Amino acid sequence: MSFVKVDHVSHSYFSPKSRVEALKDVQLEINQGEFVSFLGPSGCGKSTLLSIIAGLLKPTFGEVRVKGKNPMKTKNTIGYMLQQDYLFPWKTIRENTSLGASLLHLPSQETDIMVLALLEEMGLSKFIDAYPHELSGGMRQRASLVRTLVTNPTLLLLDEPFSALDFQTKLKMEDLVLSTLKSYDKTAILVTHDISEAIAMSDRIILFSKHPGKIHRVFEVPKELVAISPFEARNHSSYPAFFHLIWKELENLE
Ligand SMILES: Nc1ncnc2c1ncn2[C@@H]1O[C@H](COP(=O)(O)OP(=O)(O)OP(=O)(O)O)[C@@H](O)[C@H]1O
Repeated sequence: MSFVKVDHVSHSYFSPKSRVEALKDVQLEINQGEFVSFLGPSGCGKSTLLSIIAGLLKPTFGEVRVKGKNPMKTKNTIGYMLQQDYLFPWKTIRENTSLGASLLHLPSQETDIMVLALLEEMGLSKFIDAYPHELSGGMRQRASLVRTLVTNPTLLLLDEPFSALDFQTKLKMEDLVLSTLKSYDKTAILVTHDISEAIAMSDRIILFSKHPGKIHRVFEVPKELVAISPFEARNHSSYPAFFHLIWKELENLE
């Protein structure tokens, strides 16, 4: 059984005067532990599909299953990582990173142990009693990843989480996030406009076209690129040709 199953999903937005066909007959299966990227021109329905998978939006047609269940009707915890970190400025890093777990009523002792371990892993243990404004953008993103992982999410949805970071921090975050997710065997979907990021992080890249939004092409990332870190992947000899292939395809869709 696939971990995420998107079965003939179509979605339209209606207004009194118009109808926007955001997604048309999307079919997709994602396996446990897989890292998949959604890539495509602006308005091709990537965010709409992410909201449907998260159970926040009911598709006009078709259905989605996450671990065999309708995401709107189950308590699958979905972890989000977004462009903004949404840390509360008046709470310390310890309080911020424990928050999701306490809202889900997870046992506080186990949460404390996991928060400490993950903050250590993210190089943030010295900042446990600091407030978000005392941290850099990359550090705040790492703290928000800890807050997400502490809830032990079934599935992680990453919606352009690195786009506000400077280039060097972004590359470091890609390495850290991917190695952390792989070590916890997490399944993740990344929405991005950045071809290099999609190649560096994913097992598979789903390229969408727009009007209506549908899957245009699926790229398996070459094995030799999947086996190494995102930073190393960008410097591998297979990288330029694969980048070029996707670039050409995307250029025709814009
Ligand atoms: N709430 C809404 N009401 C009406 N139309 C919407 C709504 N949300 C999205 N759309 C339309 O649906 C289409 C798909 O939008 P969506 O945001 O899913 O695309 P996207 O690929 O995530 O875009 P971007 O890369 O710019 O974030 C677009 O044409 C958009 O204008």
